[in-house]
Amino acid sequence: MSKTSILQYLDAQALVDAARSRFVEVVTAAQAERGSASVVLTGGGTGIALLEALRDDSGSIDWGKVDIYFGDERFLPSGDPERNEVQASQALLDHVDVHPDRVFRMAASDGPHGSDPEVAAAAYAQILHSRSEGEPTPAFDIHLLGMGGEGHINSLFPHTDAVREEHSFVVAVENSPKPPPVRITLTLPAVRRAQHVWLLVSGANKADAVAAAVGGADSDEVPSAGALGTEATVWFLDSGAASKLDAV
Ligand SMILES: O=C1O[C@H](COP(=O)(O)O)[C@@H](O)[C@H](O)[C@H]1O
Repeated sequence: MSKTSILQYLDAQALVDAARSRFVEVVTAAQAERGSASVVLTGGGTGIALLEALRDDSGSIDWGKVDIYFGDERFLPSGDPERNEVQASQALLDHVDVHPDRVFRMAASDGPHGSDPEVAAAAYAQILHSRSEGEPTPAFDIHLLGMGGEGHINSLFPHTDAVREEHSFVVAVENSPKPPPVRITLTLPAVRRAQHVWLLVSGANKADAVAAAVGGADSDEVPSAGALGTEATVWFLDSGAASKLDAV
């Protein structure tokens, strides 16, 4: 049975430090057990801050034996600084010994699949499937998630087809309320394939959505409420993000 934990920290830096230390534990344990680990990275302020912390100290992680996926991507030309993979590369991937064949980036809008995000989403779904021995996606060790003030995770926004998706594991989003409008995203069924789902949330502007999600909101209303790991779901919160939890 999956367990949900809510961890509260004084500030964003303490939250990131704690997540960094747990990330090292989970990834090194997976590598000791199976020889490799798989993680899904997120964009956003706190998610990228965690990658920067890992650049400074990633303990005994063997980065060459980590499969790296992305939870969502802004469908922009390659190299665009708004792309999550560009930010992740600058924060971490360019600085550690990842194996280039084990970093699975979502396509860019000027990439091999052309400017059609549906085609690029289908191509990413195919990559996930091809790495999964007959399953639709790997059983990721960790899926990292940031959360927007209205409760979005990955590029799954409230009251959209993408957040209601029950069958596809990767979809295109063409009208994101947060710019840029065109994106590719893993869906809730894909998030729920992960063993550990970690939501990294900082700031009082996100407190209402945190309280609603933790209180059991409908995922159509608050997408983060639908993010559950098969083993564990952990909310890493700073004091601002946790400030409305007493009302739950
Ligand atoms: O647009 C996005 O936003 C969310 C949350 O970002 P944050 O800066 O408010 O933490 C992020 O998780 C997602 O990957 C990204 O594409």
